[in-house]
Amino acid sequence: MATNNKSTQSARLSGKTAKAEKTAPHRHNKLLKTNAVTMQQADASDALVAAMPYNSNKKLEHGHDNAVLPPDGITVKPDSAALTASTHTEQDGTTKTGAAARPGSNPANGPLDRVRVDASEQPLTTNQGVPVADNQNSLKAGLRGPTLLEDFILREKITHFDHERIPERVVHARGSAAHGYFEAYKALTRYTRAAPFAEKGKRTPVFVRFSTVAGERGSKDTARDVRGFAVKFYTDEGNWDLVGNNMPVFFIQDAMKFPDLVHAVKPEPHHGMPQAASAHDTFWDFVSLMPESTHMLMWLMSDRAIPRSYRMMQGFGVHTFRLVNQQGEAVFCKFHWKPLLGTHSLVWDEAVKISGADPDFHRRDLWEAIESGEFPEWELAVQIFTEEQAEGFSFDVLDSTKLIPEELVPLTPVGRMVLNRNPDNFFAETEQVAFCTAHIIPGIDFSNDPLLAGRIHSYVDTQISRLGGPNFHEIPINSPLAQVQNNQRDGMHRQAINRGRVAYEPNSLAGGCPFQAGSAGFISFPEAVREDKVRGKPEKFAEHYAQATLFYNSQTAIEKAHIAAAFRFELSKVEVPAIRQRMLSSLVNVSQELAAEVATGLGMTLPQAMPKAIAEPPPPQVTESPALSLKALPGECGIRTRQIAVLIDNGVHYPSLLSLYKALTDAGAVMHFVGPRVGTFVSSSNEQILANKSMENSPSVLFDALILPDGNDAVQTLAGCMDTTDFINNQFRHGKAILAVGAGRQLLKMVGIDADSTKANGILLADSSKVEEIASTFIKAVAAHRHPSRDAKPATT
Ligand code: HEM
Repeated sequence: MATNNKSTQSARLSGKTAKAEKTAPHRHNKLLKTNAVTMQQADASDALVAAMPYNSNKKLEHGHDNAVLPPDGITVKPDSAALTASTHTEQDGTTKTGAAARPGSNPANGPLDRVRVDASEQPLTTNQGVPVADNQNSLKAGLRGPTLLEDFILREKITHFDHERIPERVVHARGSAAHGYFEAYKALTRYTRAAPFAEKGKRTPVFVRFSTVAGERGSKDTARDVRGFAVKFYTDEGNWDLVGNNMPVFFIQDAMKFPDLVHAVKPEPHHGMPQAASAHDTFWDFVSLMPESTHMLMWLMSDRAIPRSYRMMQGFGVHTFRLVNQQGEAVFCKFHWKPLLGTHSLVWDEAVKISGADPDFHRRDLWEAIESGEFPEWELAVQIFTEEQAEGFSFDVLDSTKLIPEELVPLTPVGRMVLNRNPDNFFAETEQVAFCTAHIIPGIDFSNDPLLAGRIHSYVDTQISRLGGPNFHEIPINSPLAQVQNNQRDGMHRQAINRGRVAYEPNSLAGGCPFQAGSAGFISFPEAVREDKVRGKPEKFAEHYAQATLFYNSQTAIEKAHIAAAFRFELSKVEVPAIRQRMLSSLVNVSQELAAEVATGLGMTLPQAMPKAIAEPPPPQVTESPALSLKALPGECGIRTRQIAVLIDNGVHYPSLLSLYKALTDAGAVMHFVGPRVGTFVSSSNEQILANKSMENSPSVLFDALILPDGNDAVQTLAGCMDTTDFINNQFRHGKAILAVGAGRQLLKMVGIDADSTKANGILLADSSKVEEIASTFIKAVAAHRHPSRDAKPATT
């Protein structure tokens, strides 16, 4: 027995398990490229493999170059001093944090390169750096005896595990993020001294987190909700956070109401339901009693609240900010992000089904696009206006429930943002990043928006508890590239080892360092304040409906129908009739047409309009603004990154498939062969085709378009499969482009789709010999995103 024990032990110690496992470096592109046997390559030989989600060698065609900031591939080994200490203190007593803290480090590499760790070829150690001999077995008194308390290795491992979770964000808990850069189109020095706009072509590293608001960290991506759009600029003069949303207005006007709003929308406190949904009594009770939320409700009930992708939605700073130039002159400003891929949304039935098929739909979409080199891009535009102009508007620019129509103040493009690197570690970066509206830099300043004022306090306050103390600015993702040097000391989780005895100013013992920067530093815009101290709101804040009406009237017919359907769905989930009634009476003030449609959908009669807070509001300057429709931004990238499903089975016609595959991948689409199961299928001419997806693991809602290829045998087998019917029906119902080739037409017939009917927009038919001719028409049909004439009525939009 004893001999056996020893031999088992020595086998363990000399065997593979005693060594650190050699893990391949984190280089997904490499892996993807290896897997990516393209159709052309496979043509001559055997398997047709389309395992790769994107054609990674393709780049967007509108002029990206390869220069990435930060460049990938820079990895700090664990033995580097930089691994643990990203902050140190100079002889003069000043603290340096970030890249600047390390001699020889190159800030151009990006904010995180100083701490990116690659553990390949390194032995496993404890947190004290002690090499671990056996990572499989706890220490026992005999093989079948009790585990010993002495086992410091087991205890350290379990203790760390026990404390791995931190509180989730109180709102915006679920999110996904990426690194990239912002590049200025031109110097904006006339208006601002902000570092990112200092000169044409200047690049500033950014980290961007997209999120839903109401759901918990593990909730679905496709909930009907506002999306967060938070950008951290690591500028030469410190971090600037533009913490925005994908809608340009907000529910409330004053921070005083934020906790009420969030309590109302979150799961109801007695039973913890519903998750990630506004369709319940407490939310509609609150908003129906708060007419100021009506404009935002129009956005929330619109398709904006169910985006197709984070890469296909706008972002807005929401509040009015100030730009301040070197001379101290200020203008007001609103920030807009416009996606190059266009603004596109899901339809509700699709969003609901996706949440079951892939709750990570948006996270996966963003990750895969960046991994494959399809870097999402947005243009930053500003609306610049003066205080005098603002006084003439029919609304107050300090009211976050109002937007400034582009007809009143046009958008000026000032730069572009490209996201070109996924985080290395979700927790370290995406979870620990701490955005804050208080993070502004010289050249940017606040306005007196009372909602913004509350936010300036709230973010840092919540992060002190979420991230465990006042030193979370030292967490690598949060630490600026600019030097940090001040006399702040100590506190929970302090990383900096401050040297010297001076931690105060003025001092003589450290030569008076660090000095305040004077006019080179941040100076608040010296706005004159002469009013009484009051709790209240300015007159124009009392008008709640004009812009809700403006939004509704600016939508296309189909968008209006979707808004009505969303109100109908949400209010149908409300159990207290008085709440429905109250909300309807508020909608009457927005649009009689909308209110009537919703009332009919709920089986109610139209109530009287809710009394308005202001009897004779100033007439709005703009009554229709086409830019408020999703259709206003079709995008410039055609079908790049669009996911196209091809249903296959044994006997599929190979040459026509190959031809389509080439045409569509050349246009940038991502092709997926979807079978009744995954694995290899054989074409009618004996080529092998690998289905990397099945109808079971990837239902049709995950794709933008569908091809039903030719091949009698394949079609016959597919026709016998119930999943095929669901697959095609959902594609049809959701208005997506469908191309049926040769015998593939029978599948359309089988599910009762008449390709010649007027409802058949975006449904194309072709013979196998003609697929090359139809390819460009199909590309246009996919680029149209959706063919809404197929929208079913009334309950299924
Ligand atoms: C008084 C009003 C508001 C308050 C008090 C407030 C408060 C908060 C808090 C406490 C968080 C969690 C922060 C964290 O744990 O790191 C948060 C996240 C966030 N808020 Fe607000 N918020 C307000 C309004 C808004 C508005 C108007 C917007 C959009 C313009 C917005 C956008 C965001 C975003 C994007 C995040 C997520 C940031 C991230 O990705 O980490 N919030 N908010």
